[in-house]
Amino acid sequence: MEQEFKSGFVSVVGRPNVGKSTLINRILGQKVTIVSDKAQTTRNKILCIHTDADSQIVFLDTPGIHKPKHKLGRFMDEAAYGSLKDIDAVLFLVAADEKRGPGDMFILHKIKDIHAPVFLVINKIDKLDKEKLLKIMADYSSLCDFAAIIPVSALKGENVSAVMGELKKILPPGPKYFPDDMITDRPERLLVAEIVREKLLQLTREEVPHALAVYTEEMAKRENNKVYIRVTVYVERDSQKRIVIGKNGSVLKEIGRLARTEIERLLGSSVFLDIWVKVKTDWRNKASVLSEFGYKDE
Ligand SMILES: Nc1nc2c(ncn2[C@@H]2O[C@H](COP(=O)(O)OP(=O)(O)OP(=O)(O)O)[C@@H](O)[C@H]2O)c(=O)[nH]1
Repeated sequence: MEQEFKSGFVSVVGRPNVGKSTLINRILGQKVTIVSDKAQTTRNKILCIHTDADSQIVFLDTPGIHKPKHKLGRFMDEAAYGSLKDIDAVLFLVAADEKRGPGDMFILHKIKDIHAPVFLVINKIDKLDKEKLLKIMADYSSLCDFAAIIPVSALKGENVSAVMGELKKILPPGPKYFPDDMITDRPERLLVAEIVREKLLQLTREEVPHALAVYTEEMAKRENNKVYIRVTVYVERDSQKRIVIGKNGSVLKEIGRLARTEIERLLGSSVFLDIWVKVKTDWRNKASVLSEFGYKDE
């Protein structure tokens, strides 16, 4: 009998510098640095999506779980705590070479009452010997009833598969929320479209009105760690299309070159950027539909 597909949302929490990004990159098996929203939001943000034959795990960053520095921070923090309610598991990361501090205790306090299983991931075990590690494990297990304690070295890739193994054990049966090859979420798609739009306006100057729409239609992981991105530029008239494409495609080529460089910096991986220009007089209608999903072009 075929195994039931499992899926779920996993929140990754921990003090700064414990190695969250390194672990996420290791799990994905490639370098995908997800855009960090500089403005602190109260909602969960997708760090990465890991899909294989029988499961899909969406790893989330939960802003504000760390110790608030001011009043507004406290408010944000409460909202973030609320957003932890719907998740399926928590990965609480600590660094083996750092003493347990108030920051860790603060997080522990926050996650204690969560109904989902909490896994303690002790990272950077390459930095210390086994005896010290056992002490850390004993210390933490006296504080909280963890579903499991998993020592790893995210940097070296040691035991990272155990994290996946533990998560798969507790994942509920569920749908594939995102397409197989999707590695990022909407905000990145929006940023990519914005970058293309910006270069386009820069190079065509006043010749093409601002009434154009740019959508990221596809963003997918391909061989050689390349990210394939297909963007469509909708213009309203043939004459505008000709301007955007330029003589022998020269303008579009330059737009692509400039945008690609910037997108590669954004994603931290090399990118194949495919830009299509289409004339669509009713793109405004499409825009209103898409905006419901957050695919706004401004
Ligand atoms: N020795 C060792 N170093 C590690 C390991 N994992 C991460 N590091 C290092 O620790 C530092 C912080 O790692 P990040 O992955 O950026 O940490 P982070 O938790 O995402 O940090 P913030 O973005 O500040 O929250 C980097 O210099 C990593 O190379 C590990 O397993 N062993």
